Amino acid sequence: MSLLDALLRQGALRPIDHALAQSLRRLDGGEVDDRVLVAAALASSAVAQGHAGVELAQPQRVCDAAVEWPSADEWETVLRASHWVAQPDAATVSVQAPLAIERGMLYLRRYREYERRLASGLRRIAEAPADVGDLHVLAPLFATLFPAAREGDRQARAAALALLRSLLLVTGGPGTGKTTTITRVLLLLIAQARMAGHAAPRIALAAPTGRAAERMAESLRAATAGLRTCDGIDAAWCDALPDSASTVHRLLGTIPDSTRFRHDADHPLPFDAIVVDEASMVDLPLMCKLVEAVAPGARLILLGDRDQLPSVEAGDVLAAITDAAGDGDALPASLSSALSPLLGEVPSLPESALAPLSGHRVQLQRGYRQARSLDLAPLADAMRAGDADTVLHLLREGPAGVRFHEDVADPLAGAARETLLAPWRALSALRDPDVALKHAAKLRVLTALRDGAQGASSLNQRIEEALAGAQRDPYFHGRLVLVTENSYRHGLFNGDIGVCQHDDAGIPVAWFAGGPEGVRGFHPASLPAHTGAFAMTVHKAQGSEFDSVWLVLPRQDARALSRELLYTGITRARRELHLCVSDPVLRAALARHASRASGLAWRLRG
Ligand SMILES: Nc1ncnc2c1ncn2[C@@H]1O[C@H](COP(=O)(O)OP(=O)(O)OP(=O)(O)O)[C@@H](O)[C@H]1O
Repeated sequence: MSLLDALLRQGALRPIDHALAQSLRRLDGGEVDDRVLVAAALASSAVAQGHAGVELAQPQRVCDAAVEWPSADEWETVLRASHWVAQPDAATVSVQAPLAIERGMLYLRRYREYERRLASGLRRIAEAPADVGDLHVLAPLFATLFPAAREGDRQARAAALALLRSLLLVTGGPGTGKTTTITRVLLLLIAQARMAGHAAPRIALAAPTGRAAERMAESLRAATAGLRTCDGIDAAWCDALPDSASTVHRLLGTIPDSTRFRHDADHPLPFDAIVVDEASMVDLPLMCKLVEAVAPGARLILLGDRDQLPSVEAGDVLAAITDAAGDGDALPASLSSALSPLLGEVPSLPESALAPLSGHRVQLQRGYRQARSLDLAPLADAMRAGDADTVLHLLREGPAGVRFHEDVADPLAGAARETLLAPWRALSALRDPDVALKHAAKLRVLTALRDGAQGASSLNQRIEEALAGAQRDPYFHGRLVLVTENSYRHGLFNGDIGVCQHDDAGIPVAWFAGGPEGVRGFHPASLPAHTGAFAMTVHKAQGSEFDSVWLVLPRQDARALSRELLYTGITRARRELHLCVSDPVLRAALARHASRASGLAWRLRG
C-alpha cells in the first residue's frame, strides 16, 4: 500500500489535503512519486495546524500516523526533482509551482511567499531611521513619566527605544504595563511634535479581535486619565491621544469577497505610528499584509505575550521576531549611548555580538495588576518554564485565589456543580442588559478542545440544560452567546460575547456592549454566526479576561495540550482560578510546546 493510502486509511489526512495530492497525481497522469504527493498533503495539513510548512525531518509534528516516513535527505532529493516544487533561495520569489522547498521545509508556495514578504517588510521598517529629534528636549518630560528610568526600569527602556526605533516589540505577561508604557510613548511623540511646532503624529491602535481592540482602548483611556492628573503634562497632549482601537482587518480595510485589503504597499496606511496589541494572535498572512501597509518612515509597535498560544491560523510571528531580537537585555553600543540622555548608563555589547534585531525588543517583567486575592505569578512562571513538580506543588498548596480540583474531569458532576452554576443562575433574574453583560463577564469555563465530551460545545450544552432545562428556548433569558465571525454590518466581531434577554413582551433580544448607549440589542435571528459562551476554548478566550476562570482539561492527554495553553488559560483569571486536571495530564501538557514550524526567525536573522 502506498504511503498516501496508508495515511488516508488511518484517518491522518483531511479530505482537502488528500484532494490536493490527488489533483497533482491527476495532472501528471498518475506518474507522480508517492513521496511528493504525501509531502504536498502534509504541507497543506501543516498550514491548517498553524505551521508555515512541514519540516521533512519531522513529519510527525504534522501527522502522528503509525507509518514509516522517508528519510529527510531522500525525501528532499525526490522533491527537488519534482516540477511541482520550486526551489527559490531566501531572497527570490518562488515561481508558479504550488509547492516550494527551502532549508528542509516544504511549503505551500503562498505561505513561503508570506514569510519572505513579512521578513523583508519587517527589515524595511527596522532599518528605517526614526525621526527622533533632540532627546535632551524631551528628557524632563521623560523623567516625569518614568521616574525610575535611570534605575533600569524596563518600561522606561521600552519607551526610550520606541522613540529611536521604527520597529519595536514590547513583550510581557498580563498586567506588566504594556499599554501604560505605550500610552506614555505616544504622549512623548505628541509632545515632541508639538514642542517642535509640528502637528501631532497620526496614530492608529489595533488588535486582532474586536474584543481585544475594545480592551486595548479601555486600558489606553484609563492610562490617559491617569496622565491628566500628573503635573507637567499639557492637557492638549492628552487630548491628542487616541481613545479608540479597531481590529487589524478594519484598519487595513476589508474588501468583500477578497483576501486583499484596501491598504497595501501601494496604498499605505495614513498613520505615523501604528500600535498592535495581542500581536501573538496575529497570523502570518495578516501580519504580512499589515507590515507591507506600514507607510515609509512610520513606526510599528507590537505588544504581546510570547508565552501565550500562537495564532490559530498559520504562523508564530511574535515568537520568530522575539527570537531574532534576542532577550533585549544588552543594547548595541551606539544605541545605548544615544539613549543615555533618557536612561543614563545601559549595558551594551558590540553590534557584532548581538542578534540582528536587538534593540527592537523589550521584555517587561514586573506585573502590576494582580489582585491581592489572586497569587498567580509563581504558578504562571512555573508553567512557562514547564516545571511540572513546582506547578503541582504550588497547586496542592493552594496559592491565594487558586483552587485545584485534582482528578476532577467534569465540573458539572459532584460538589463543584453548584459553585460553578450559581453566578449564571443569577443572570436569569437580571433585567438591565448592561448589568447582565457586566455580570456575564465575571465567569468563564475554558477548555482545551472544542469538540468531544470535555470540549467547549458539549460543556456549553450541558450548562445550558442545567440552567434552562432540556426543552429550553434556544435564546433563553440569561443565555450567553459568542460571535464566531466578523460582521462589519452589525459591528460585531469574532469573540464578542452577548447576553440574551426577553423584553416585557417576551421577545428575545441579544445584547452586546458598545454603541452610544453602552449596549446594543439584536434580534437573535439576525445575529452573525454564533455559539454558546458559558464555556469556550482557551484559544477563543485569548485577549479576554474574566474575574473567575474554570480551566477544565481533558481526562487524557491530547496534542492540543501544551504549556502555552495552560499559561494562556490561567492568565485569563483576574480574581479566582479553578483548575480541573489530573497529575499525569498536567505533566504531559507541560512537557509540550505549542511551537510552530516556521522559517521566519532565520529569514529575519538574515
Ligand atoms: N509602572 C507602573 N506603576 C504602577 N502601576 C502600573 C505601572 N505600569 C502599569 N501599571 C498598572 O498596571 C495595570 C496593568 O497595566 P496595563 O494595562 O498597561 O498592562 P498590560 O501589560 O497592557 O496588560 P494586558 O496584557 O492585560 O493588556 C494598570 O492598572 C496600570 O495602571
